[in-house]
Amino acid sequence: MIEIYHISNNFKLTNVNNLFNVQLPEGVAPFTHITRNERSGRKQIKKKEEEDIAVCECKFDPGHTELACGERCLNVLTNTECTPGYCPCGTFCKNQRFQKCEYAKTKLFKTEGRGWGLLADENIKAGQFIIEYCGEIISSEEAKARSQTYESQGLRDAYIISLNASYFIDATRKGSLGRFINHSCQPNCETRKWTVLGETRVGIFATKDISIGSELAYDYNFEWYGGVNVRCLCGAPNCSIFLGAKSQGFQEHNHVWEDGDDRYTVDEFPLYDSAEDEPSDKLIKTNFSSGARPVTKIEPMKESGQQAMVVSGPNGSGTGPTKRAGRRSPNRKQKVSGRKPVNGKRVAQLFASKKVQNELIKCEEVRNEASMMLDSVYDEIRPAIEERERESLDSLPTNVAEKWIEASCSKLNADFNLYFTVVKNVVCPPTTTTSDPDS
Ligand SMILES: C[S@@+](CC[C@H](N)C(=O)[O-])C[C@H]1O[C@@H](n2cnc3c(N)ncnc32)[C@H](O)[C@@H]1O
Repeated sequence: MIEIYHISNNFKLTNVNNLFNVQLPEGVAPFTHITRNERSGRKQIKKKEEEDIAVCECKFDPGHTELACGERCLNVLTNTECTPGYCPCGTFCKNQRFQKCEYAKTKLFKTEGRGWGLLADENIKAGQFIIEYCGEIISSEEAKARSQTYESQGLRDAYIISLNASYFIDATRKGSLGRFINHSCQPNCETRKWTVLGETRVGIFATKDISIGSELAYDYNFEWYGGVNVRCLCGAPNCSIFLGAKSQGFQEHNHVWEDGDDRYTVDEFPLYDSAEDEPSDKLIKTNFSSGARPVTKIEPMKESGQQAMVVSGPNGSGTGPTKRAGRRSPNRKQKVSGRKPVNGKRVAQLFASKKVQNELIKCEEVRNEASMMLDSVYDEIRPAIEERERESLDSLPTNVAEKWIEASCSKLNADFNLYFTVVKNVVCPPTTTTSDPDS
């Protein structure tokens, strides 16, 4: 059940010098409300040269002002806002939503167990821009330092998101109401990066029609590099249990602890190696060093080339102090694929034909070589991967990625050849002739 705070004047927003004066419900931790990112310790972005300004090719039709810079506008198609003074549609241009703070009507409310959240205070259409995620733009070093500070201050909610490989947006002390949107495994919004007057900004957009009164939520898509997990309380049937459960780092551990805080308490989870496995009665007591934390990223999204945002903060996710934090168990049972690899030599024995046996043994050898090659490439690129994780870089260097792809493809190819040879010889066994010495 959610309790909605009714505020006098229905959570009034007044626009003063392009800054909204936000009246917050009682109990919300104070922060400075901003509607434009602020840069601390970072050079101001140079004003765009005239020739760099993206001017769309929209033909303004005074009879149809509502069509000015609509979905077919070249700038809209490339997630770029039109620049005032340069757009052919002039003041009718509809593609300046970040600049003009054309936010949907929203309202803060108190959730059960997830702190504050944001509600739609009007019906919102699929694709509609809801709000910008504003905050202070900081470097990754600053983000790390701040998240440690917030952790030591015992802040439980995380508001730092990654903007790109080098910069983060910290909405902890300064931010827009976008900072109150919670995570859901069944979201109705998503984050998208837009270029606004030459700068990258992050907006939250509806992915479906949202009716008035519904909570707004997007998938944080945490990149989890260790640290304390926060139990996800989104309540979706497909809930991945923890914020960040989708990330690779998360898969390696299962427990979170924080005395007296339901979000950091998780029932003991038995671990299974595969669907057929017996439930393990050994529950892994995994602890984490308080220094380890997930790193946040904005990742490219599937179809739209949009970005998915992930949030980090104290202990990676706005968790409280890690009183019972410890170390990751090296002996834990890893979740592995339920399918066992085919043992080529053993399968070869099942065939009467010597020729088939040789063929399978050859395939097995090629596969073993490909496996060894993949392992050695992994050892080689491991430092680069670890550095990427540490520095929260968006991508691996191309030469490293190419090596890895090549070795992976060779391994897949070798696997395929082995399986194919088995199937081929089962379906079409070779015809045996007495003159064939290999049969
Ligand atoms: C960006 S803040 C969202 C606003 C926050 N609820 C507040 O009160 O300020 C992110 C934090 O909210 C909490 N949170 C968000 N979604 C959650 C969820 N599905 N389950 C549990 N906690 C959640 C976590 O503490 C997370 O670090």
